[in-house]
Amino acid sequence: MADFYQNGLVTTLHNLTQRPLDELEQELASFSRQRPMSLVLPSLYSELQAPALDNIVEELKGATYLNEVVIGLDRASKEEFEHAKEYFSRLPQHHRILWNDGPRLRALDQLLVDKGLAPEQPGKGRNVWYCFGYVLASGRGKAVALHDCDIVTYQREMLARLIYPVANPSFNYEFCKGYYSRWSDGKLNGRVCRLLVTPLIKALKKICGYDDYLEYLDSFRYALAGEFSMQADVLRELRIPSDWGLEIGVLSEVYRNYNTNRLCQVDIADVYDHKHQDLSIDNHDAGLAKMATDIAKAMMRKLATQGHVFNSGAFRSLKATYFRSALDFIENYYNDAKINGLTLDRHAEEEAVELFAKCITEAGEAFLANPSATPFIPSWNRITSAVPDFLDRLYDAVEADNS
Ligand SMILES: O=C(O)[C@H](O)COP(=O)(O)O
Repeated sequence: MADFYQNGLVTTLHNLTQRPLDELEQELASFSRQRPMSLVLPSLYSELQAPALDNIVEELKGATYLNEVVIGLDRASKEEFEHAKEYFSRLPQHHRILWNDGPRLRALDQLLVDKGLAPEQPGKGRNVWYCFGYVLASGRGKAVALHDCDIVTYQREMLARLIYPVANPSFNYEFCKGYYSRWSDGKLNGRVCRLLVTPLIKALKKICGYDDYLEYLDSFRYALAGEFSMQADVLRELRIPSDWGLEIGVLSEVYRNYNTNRLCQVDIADVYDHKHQDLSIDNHDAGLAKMATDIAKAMMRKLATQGHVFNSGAFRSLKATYFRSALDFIENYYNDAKINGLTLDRHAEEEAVELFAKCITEAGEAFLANPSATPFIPSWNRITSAVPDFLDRLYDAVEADNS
């Protein structure tokens, strides 16, 4: 059973009573008149082959309160896009697929490339960004949720709980982050969140002293959750990082744009599991090593904009402080796993911490070499200022592809 502790700068909405789904969905259906809802699903074509997405689509068939489902499809050929249209046709809601590699959307991307405004890297950030553009263009959703397509434990209650805080017209939240405990098959998961993000925030607090932004980040129970929801207007101002700093970057952006009493987090699931990536110990440009480096860079860049000064000495002590803190956390996680009858491989955990410590050093070196480098894709407000009819053109291109 969940506690009701409010432990940070943002409100936490717990799951105290395991309220029946049909009750929640009835409420959502009544909210939808004032706050029509859109769901964004960033997907790789390869995910259509996996059972996780098949289950997600089956579950979503029951989420009839949704006004729109927007699927961002990456790495798909023409035949694969045609297959995707058939695959998603079982959704009863109005839905559209963004064929990101198709000629129409590529031509639009080229227009932005020519103006120096296009996302610089392929990947989830770029995919999500174009989907957000489409949501703004279609105007079908006032409340928008987003979740990953590799969740193997998906139940549509997750979506209902995730979108509720921004769909309820009597709440005043602009943005809501999902949280859950990540464990499966008898073991604790969530290696980057547990072993990099939490101890790194603690270490940064020691190095930087009191900082409101670090307090804010520390308030989130699962800062790396790919599940969040927001008012559609938030999408206009949001700058999305195109690298693995996406989740932390979005948290930083809403912190910059809103007072913390307009932000919240919600318990969306008792159990959560997804596709796991390798640590990638030997190649730091891939897997969790790349994720860890991008996240550390995202935090450093944000703190620099808050006036904190980093030099190589500061990074050396950050690494040492992080390392000590992360080792202490392994002990905590081990005990937590034990009392819950789960296992925790201490060797694998320490190996991850050693790798993440190296990633912090590499992130620091990259930051010092180019402090002003930023992976942010421009906001949609900037795009529409540079190309006023861009959203209309995006809308028309997606309609033509889906017709
Ligand atoms: O959330 C995380 O920490 C990363 O996505 C890695 O998750 P995993 O350890 O469950 O694979």
